[in-house]
Amino acid sequence: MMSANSVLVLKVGGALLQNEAATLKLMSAIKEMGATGQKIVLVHGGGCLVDEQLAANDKQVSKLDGLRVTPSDQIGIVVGALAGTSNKMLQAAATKAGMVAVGMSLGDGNTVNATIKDPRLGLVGEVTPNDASYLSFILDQGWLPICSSIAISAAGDMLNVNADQAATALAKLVNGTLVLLSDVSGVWDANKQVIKSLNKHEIETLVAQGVIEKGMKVKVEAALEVAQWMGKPVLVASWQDTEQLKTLAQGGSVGTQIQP
Ligand SMILES: Nc1ncnc2c1ncn2[C@@H]1O[C@H](COP(=O)(O)OP(=O)(O)O)[C@@H](O)[C@H]1O
Ligand SMILES: CC(=O)N[C@@H](CCC(=O)OP(=O)(O)O)C(=O)O
Repeated sequence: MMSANSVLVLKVGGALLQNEAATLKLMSAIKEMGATGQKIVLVHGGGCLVDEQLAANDKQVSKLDGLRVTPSDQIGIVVGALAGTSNKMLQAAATKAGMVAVGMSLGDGNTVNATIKDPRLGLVGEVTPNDASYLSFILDQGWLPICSSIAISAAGDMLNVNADQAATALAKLVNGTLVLLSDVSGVWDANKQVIKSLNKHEIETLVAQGVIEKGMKVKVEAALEVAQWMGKPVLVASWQDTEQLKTLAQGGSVGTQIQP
């Protein structure tokens, strides 16, 4: 499914960061893909690290429809966990795997436009693609951009963006192929069997039935939006599954295909 010269936008969920072996495996798969000339943008979450840091600071965790409510007294902790610890852990793993990595955030280089999504969510951002110059520069050097989902609004607010939605904006920006890697092998049906392919109607039905919920609902809806925008499928697969990574590295299709 990967078209020639298309940039691969690979998003990994935060649970990866709690698994050193899986992180190293992912980095070697990325290195293998890069060696064939494939340009890759790595986007990451870190929701579990944010949870840990909020708890350590006696802050309450609250989510609305899969998105973290982020009051102003929590944004510093969120930024530290995502743009700091998570981003640098991945940069360190990429460096260890022998790649040149640039740790960045959505807020860098005019890459996206960011606004407050919904006042009920506090400092949560909605982002749209803006300027690909910075990413293109990094990719043209043969380096690996590793992007956290912290954005900055025109008014100068630091904003917490769901990382699947961050990956969506970057995939649109570079007209890339989007792959969302999570801790599950794909989207499950009611019997927890991975569904090979899903279209808009099937997604709406499964969401209405409560079979697709929480973080997966956000993910699948982000994937559908990009699939429709680009007229090509988006993959939801696992970073845990070495076979899936191998197939992916060879340009194959794995997990669940979200159809336009
Ligand atoms: N139908 C479904 N198929 C797969 N996972 C689902 C489904 N519904 C809810 N989930 C949950 O969504 C989680 C993945 O979303 P999330 O935790 O946000 O991932 P990530 O941090 O990788 O972005 C899975 O671990 C699972 O618990
Ligand atoms: C607004 C919002 O929900 N932001 C997310 C950003 C991190 C994220 O999305 O991490 P995963 O990919 O690991 O889930 C959060 O604070 O958890």
